Order: sequence, then structure tokens, then C-alpha cells
Amino acid sequence: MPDITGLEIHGLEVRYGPVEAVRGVTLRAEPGTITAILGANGAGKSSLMKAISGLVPATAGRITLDGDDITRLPPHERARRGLSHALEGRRLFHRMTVEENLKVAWDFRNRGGNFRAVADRVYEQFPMLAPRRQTPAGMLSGGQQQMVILSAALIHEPRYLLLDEPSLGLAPVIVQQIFGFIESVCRERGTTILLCEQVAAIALRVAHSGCVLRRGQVVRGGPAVELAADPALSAAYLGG
Ligand SMILES: Nc1ncnc2c1ncn2[C@@H]1O[C@H](COP(=O)(O)OP(=O)(O)OP(=O)(O)O)[C@@H](O)[C@H]1O
Repeated sequence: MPDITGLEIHGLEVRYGPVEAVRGVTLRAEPGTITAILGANGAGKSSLMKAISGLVPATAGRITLDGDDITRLPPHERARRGLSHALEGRRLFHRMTVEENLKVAWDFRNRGGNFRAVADRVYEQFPMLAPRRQTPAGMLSGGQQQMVILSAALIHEPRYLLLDEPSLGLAPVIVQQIFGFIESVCRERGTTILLCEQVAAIALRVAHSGCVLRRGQVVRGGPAVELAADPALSAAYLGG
């Protein structure tokens, strides 16, 4: 069992040719907490998350997970160590049913176990998915798709969960439900969550701490209650 010291990022840089998307980001996600990564469109939030899960290479800096340097590990190896990434933009197999999408996520890490019990737990958590288990994911509402994405990302009980803009395009009532679920995952399972959001107010309601990215750099950080109480901050950087 590794030491549970959290996710630490030090001096991280991501470049796309001449574009410096992430410039020297240092932050720590404390075990069992939610950390919000805030910032406007193009601030570098998605690039930071992709560098953490290994989908884009870090051009400089270091990422450690429970004390182990994972900076150069391939994505599947990071997943094996308990890191799961739910990408922005409803990445589902749209022609496949809800249940087939869950099965693909389950089979991705072929560990045996009882898929049926896991799928039934998903339908318990999100009862509105139960009658839609044979519905193609592309025919679901945006909120229902987000429920499938979250369920797929959590299917192997990751210790670390990266969520990219889970509120994107959803009605306020659904956003509340989704964020209530995210909060309960952290509280009940002890999952450490990193949450990217443009809409700061939503993320700071569930987060313990947060930081603000601007043009790839951290310009502010601290406890979520402090960030939420700072009107200048929301006016200056965050929008929404
Ligand atoms: N594959 C890519 N190739 C080139 N430039 C990219 C690529 N992906 C992102 N960028 C650029 O990197 C910068 C940061 O983008 P990123 O998507 O990380 O920001 P973001 O804060 O997540 O914004 P959004 O909310 O729009 O996703 C932007 O200038 C963007 O245009």
C-alpha cells in the first residue's frame, strides 16, 4: 500500500509548438479533497489535466502521485495506479448503449470481478439511467450523458479523479445534481478530485481549495471559501 500523500505538481509546463499552454504550474491536491482549477476559456485548464493523466506530455516539471514520480509514465500506467480522467465534451460512444459504454470502461482494465453488480450500483446511484440502459448514449440528454461519463470514470473506484468542466452545457438543476454526486464521491469514498471549471461559483461550492489559472500560470490559490468570497477575483478572471 503506497503512502497516501496526494497529487503534487511542480513547475509543470505544456507546449504545443510555439504555444505555451501551461507555464510553471505548482499545486497540490490533498488526499480526500476536491481542488478546483478555475480560469477562463483557453487559460490552460484542460492542458494541465491532460498532462496529469498523460494524454499530452509535460515539457518540463514533475508530477507525483502518493510520492511516486509519474511524469513520464504512459496513461494506462497512471490509470493502473488509480488515476481516472473524465474528459471535457461528453466523450462517449454515442451509438453504443448506456450499458455498453459502462462495459467498455469496465473492460478497459481487465481485472475480472462482477460487472453486473457494478452496473446495478450505477443504476441505483442514477435511477434515471436504469430504464435507459439499452438506449444509445447519443440519444440521452446532456445531463444523462454526464452521469454515464462520471459512472464510467468511477467504475474501477479510482483514488484520483480528474473532471474537466462537468457543468458544460447543462441546465442549473442538473448541474446541482451532478455536483451533489461529485461531492458525495469525495466524502463517501475518499476520492481525491481535481475539478476544472470556468464557472467558478459552481466549483467553489463543492471544492475545499482552488487555484486560478490565467494564460497558463497560477495567479491565485487558497481555500475555496476565501476564493468564493473575493468579488474582485470572479470579476477579473472567471466569468460566469
Ligand atoms: N492541441 C493543441 N494544439 C495547439 N494549441 C492548443 C491545443 N490544445 C490547446 N491549445 C491552446 O493551449 C491554450 C490552453 O488551452 P486549454 O484547452 O488547455 O485551455 P482551457 O482553460 O482548458 O480552455 P477551455 O475551457 O476552452 O478548454 C489555448 O491557447 C489553446 O488554444
